[in-house]
Amino acid sequence: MDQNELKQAVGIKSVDFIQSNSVVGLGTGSTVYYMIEELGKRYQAGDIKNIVAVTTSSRSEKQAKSLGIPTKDLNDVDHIDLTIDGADQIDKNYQGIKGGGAAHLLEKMVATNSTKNIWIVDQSKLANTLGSFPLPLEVIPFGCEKTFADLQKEDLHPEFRLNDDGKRVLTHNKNYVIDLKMGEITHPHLLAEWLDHQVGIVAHGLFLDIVNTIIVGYADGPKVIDNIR
Ligand SMILES: O=C(CO)[C@H](O)[C@H](O)COP(=O)(O)O
Repeated sequence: MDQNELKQAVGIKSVDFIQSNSVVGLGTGSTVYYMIEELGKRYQAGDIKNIVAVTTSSRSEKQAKSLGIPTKDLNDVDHIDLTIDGADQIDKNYQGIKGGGAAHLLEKMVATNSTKNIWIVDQSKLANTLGSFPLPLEVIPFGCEKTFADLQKEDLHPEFRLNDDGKRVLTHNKNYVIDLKMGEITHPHLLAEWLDHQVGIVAHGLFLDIVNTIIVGYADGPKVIDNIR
């Protein structure tokens, strides 16, 4: 099985957790793509009825709408029952890094407004400690060189994320992404607290104490790790 097949298997499996008559948060990324496709199939077949989706990117919104899945803005629902999203790295304590697709601000807002969160990943995303995957930040363009310099002073090895044309990546909210290539993150809570207090940083990709269930793709099939918190 190649990596895409593992992603597809966990994406399909995760739809078993979506119940009729619920509000579902839809994450972003190549693994989530397979989950939305499967949800679309089961919704169209009538196996899952009366759901509303809250999406975390225009990509996921477009895909959900193309499959006939009704969507609402986060402002227009009073809660989300379950959000299913991908992740870039998950450590042994089930803390995660997200934002490889630059959608972590919306993903964090949707995740923190959800009763339950499921992450779907292939086995390559599991690690003992976070940090070998660069940590994404969403920063506002105003004063971003100052923000960048502060990150350098802290020895966090920041790099602006660039598109193929060499221009800075823009998020949904027209902010920039800075990736921290700092290596091992030994104290994720301390780092998250420091980042939370930097004025120009709108969101960082540390998703701590958020996930309830993880579905991991292995060659012999998806494994569900439940009741994490
Ligand atoms: O956080 C994310 C986007 O901001 C994605 O969930 C994460 O990058 C995983 O993506 P993929 O499933 O394509 O590997």
